[in-house]
Formats: sequence, structure tokens, C-alpha cells
Amino acid sequence: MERELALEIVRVTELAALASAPWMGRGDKNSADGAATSAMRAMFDSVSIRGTVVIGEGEMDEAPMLYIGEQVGSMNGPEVDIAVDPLEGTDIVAKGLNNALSVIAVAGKGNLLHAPDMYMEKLAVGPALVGVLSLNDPMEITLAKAAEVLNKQVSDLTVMILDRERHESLVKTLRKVGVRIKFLSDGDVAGAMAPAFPEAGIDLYVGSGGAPEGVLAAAALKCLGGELQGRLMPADSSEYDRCIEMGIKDPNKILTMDDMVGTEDVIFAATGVTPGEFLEGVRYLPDQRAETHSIVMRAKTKTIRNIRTLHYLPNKPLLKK
Ligand SMILES: O=P(O)(O)OC[C@H]1O[C@](O)(COP(=O)(O)O)[C@@H](O)[C@@H]1O
Repeated sequence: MERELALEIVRVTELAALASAPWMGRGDKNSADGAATSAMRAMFDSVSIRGTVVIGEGEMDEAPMLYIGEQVGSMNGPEVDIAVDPLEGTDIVAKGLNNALSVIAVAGKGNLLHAPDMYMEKLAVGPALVGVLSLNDPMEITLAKAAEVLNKQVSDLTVMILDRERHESLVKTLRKVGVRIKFLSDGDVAGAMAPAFPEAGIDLYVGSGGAPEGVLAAAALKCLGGELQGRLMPADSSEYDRCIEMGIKDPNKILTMDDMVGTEDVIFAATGVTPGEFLEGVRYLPDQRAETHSIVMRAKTKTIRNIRTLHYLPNKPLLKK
């Protein structure tokens, strides 16, 4: 993929973020998601790719646009797989909380795992802990290994996790060993990326969240030099069969970075909708301007671009649709 594509992709996440931001704090997550999805879909038409959505808003019969299998792009560029979450953290925006993003990953065709819509157990780390930990280890061992490599006391580690009842026993263990816990209300793409940003102050991301979000985070961590290990959590035999149908031969195995993103030729872009650990949210300014903060990266070069853009809203015809 040409490197210029990175800048085309970030224009798409910017527009989706601008479209959903007006819904911040209005208690209406569906409208926030719908606005982001329509804007993202419209903007894709100008991107020079022949893209197939492999992670999207749902199956063809569930989602009007950006459904799995939908072709996007201007159809005159490279053939690519696309993973999107036009609004990652729909409830976050509805409630005016932190860490909502608009996200896209693009990789050469056939290189992104077609993750079924179910939970995935996750363990994500930044560059210093790559190759050190295993999702198979008990949490106490994981934390002891992490502390040793980071040259910290276990009690000085900070672990991020979604605030969910299903994490009760994991949280008990974390409390017992005495780490600091930072709970997320939602938004585990941002959560899993956080350990790769020193300024976020997060050493590990643990717990379960959406499997599609796991693949998006793995694409980001490939660019950031971090690591995510995942394990699908089929809740019943039909979810198990769904994994097999989607080409995952052993649904119980640990999914490595290469299982989820099988290439270095991957681009990841995210724009903040509400403020978070490493991105600012959309800010409205005088004179009909709004500022977005995005990150766009390529795994091949590991360049990380932070892009702050001042938009003039009357000149955004796609936002008015
Ligand atoms: O809320 P659950 O069922 O624990 O699911 C966790 C998933 O939901 C999210 O928090 C938010 O997802 P949505 O944006 O689709 O609402 C994801 O980041 C996470 O992977």
C-alpha cells in the first residue's frame, strides 16, 4: 500500500468523529453511531482502494452500511481488507464520558482476522513487554513477570480493565496482589492501545471485550510496537460453530499478533471523539471551526503521526447528510 493512503484514511476517521461528536452527552447512542457510520461510509468513496469490509457494523442483513463483505473505496487502488469501528464507544458518547474513538485499520487483502462478534480474552502490553507474557499464565505470574522486566514492584504496576461484573474474580486477584487498577466504562480499543503510550501510565490491559475490537487493537499495536494476545470466548456451541465457519480452526487457541494481523503492511488511524488516554476529543472553536486529534501509523515504518486538524465546518458537505 502506498504511504499516501495513511492520510486518506485519517480524513475518514476525522469525518466520522466530527459527525458523531454533536451527539456527545445526548443519551442517544444509536444516533451517535449512525452519524459516524454514514459519514465514514460516504468518505470512503473518495479513498483510492478496492476495499472489503472484514470487520464492520455487522452482517449484511443487520447493518445498512459498512457491513461485513461490503466493497468500499473508489475501486481504483490496491485490494485491501478494512476493519472499521466508526464509533468505538457508543455509550461513552451518549453519556459524555472518555475514550470514544473513530477507528480504521487497512491491510493487504486476506491479512486481517475475520473476528466473530463475541468476547475475546485480551492481554495487551507496550514495547517493553513484547514476548515476555502469556495469556496462559495465571494473573499473579503475569504481573510478577511484568514487574520484573519493567523493574518495578508489582504494587507499582497500573492495570487497565473494563468495569464489568464478569471481571469480578479477575479484579479480586488484581486487588489481592495490590496493583493499581484503572477501570474503563467502555472502549477497549483505546484501553488495549494505552500500554503502548508511556504518557498514559498503563502497564497492562487485561480482561475480555469484543473480538472485533481485539483485531483493531492488534493492528494498532503492530504499528506501535506493542503486543496483544487474544483468545476467543465462544459462549455456546453456536458461537463455537460460528468461529469454525469463519475459518478459525481452533477457537480455543491463543491468537497471536500475526494470527490477527498477518502482515506488516497495515495502516491504522483513529480520531478521538471524546478525550482519552492519548487522543483529545473533538473541540468546537469560534468561527464555525472544530479541532480533531488523530493518530495515524504504518506498521512497516512504525512512524506515528499525531495530527491536529482545524476544520471549517461549513465546508464539510458530507457532514450535512
Ligand atoms: O459492553 P460489553 O458487552 O462488555 O462489550 C465490550 C465492548 O463494548 C465496548 O466497550 C463498546 O462497544 P460499542 O461502541 O459497540 O458500544 C467495546 O470497546 C468493547 O470491546
